[in-house]
Amino acid sequence: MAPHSLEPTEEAPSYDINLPYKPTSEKGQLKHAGASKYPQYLPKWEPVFFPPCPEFDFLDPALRADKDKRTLLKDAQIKHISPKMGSELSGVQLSSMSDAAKDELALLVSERKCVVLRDQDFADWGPASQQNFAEYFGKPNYQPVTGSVPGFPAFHIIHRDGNQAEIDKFFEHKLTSTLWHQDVSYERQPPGYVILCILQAPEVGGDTVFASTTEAYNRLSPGFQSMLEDLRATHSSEKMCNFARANGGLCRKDPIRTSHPIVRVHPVTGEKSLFVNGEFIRGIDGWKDPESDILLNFLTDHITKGHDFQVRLSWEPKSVVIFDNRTTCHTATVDYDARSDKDRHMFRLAPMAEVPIPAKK
Ligand SMILES: O=C(O)CCC(=O)C(=O)O
Ligand SMILES: [Fe+2]
Repeated sequence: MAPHSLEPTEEAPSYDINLPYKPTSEKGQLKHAGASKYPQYLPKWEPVFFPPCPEFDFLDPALRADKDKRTLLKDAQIKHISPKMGSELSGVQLSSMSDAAKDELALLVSERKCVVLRDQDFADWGPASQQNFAEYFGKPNYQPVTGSVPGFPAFHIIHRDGNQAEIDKFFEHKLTSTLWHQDVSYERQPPGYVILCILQAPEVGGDTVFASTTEAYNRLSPGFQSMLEDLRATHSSEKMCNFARANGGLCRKDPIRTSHPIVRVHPVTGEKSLFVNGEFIRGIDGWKDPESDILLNFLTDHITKGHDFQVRLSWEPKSVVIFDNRTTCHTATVDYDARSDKDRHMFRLAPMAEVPIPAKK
């Protein structure tokens, strides 16, 4: 079936207001840069161009794990945050995890969709060790438009730097900052286990919300599920790249367009999940735009309104969240006052995983 056509766009971004795509304050100086606790992680845009990622072999580390997670649970305790998804893991440091424990952590993330670890020293390891940890879970992804750490292009920097004017401008046109998405879904092998690490957080606010797209799929009736299992959608980075280029930012990787199944199967749990999001999907393959829009809007609405299969995580200092990008959608919330002297600053490492497995071959 023909993929959806793409029109060049300079329209307002379907873009996360947390994500700078170029230095945001005058003369490239970040307003709070002097006050940053982690200046090495302030976003930088190296003019490095990335070639397309070739297909690679991926074996999910959770497939090697002991099903009872005996290594991980020797010291750690698990507390569930909500019945359908989300757990807090305490009593362990990521820094002291053996490979067996990492495999079991991957299994826990596969089962619980997102896992929060508090009081971690991870933020202070330095980029090389952090990058090395992430590579255990998949192949590094180089994000085309967002700022990074020089020499470490796998770092995707999320930084709100005190520029409240930019947020005010955003809200001139928008009702909410929420933008539900899966990370980098336009790649042929999109990220699986995604790591978010907080560096500086506002006193209150700036939570991240996650929804289980497994449970969203489970709630649908069998006939509807079966209809979805025949469908694929085209995901694309073109809109994001065009927006960055049209507005003085860089796009360091040629735009990518990929067709993925709407229902994907998890390689470890075998669960089926909806793989749709509001940021990168251009349309359902072979469907006309109004047909595609109505179905995608319905599915997005269903996922985002299902508070009975969501969790909202708050960012205490020293928190790390690892989530499964294959079975969740997530959104930042920009509800805090950026004028306060506390930046919201975090990094994401999004190692890439398998080609999405369709529910029907
Ligand atoms: O800022 C957040 O809470 C999440 C950011 C995010 O989803 C992203 O950068 O992909
Ligand atoms: Fe994200």
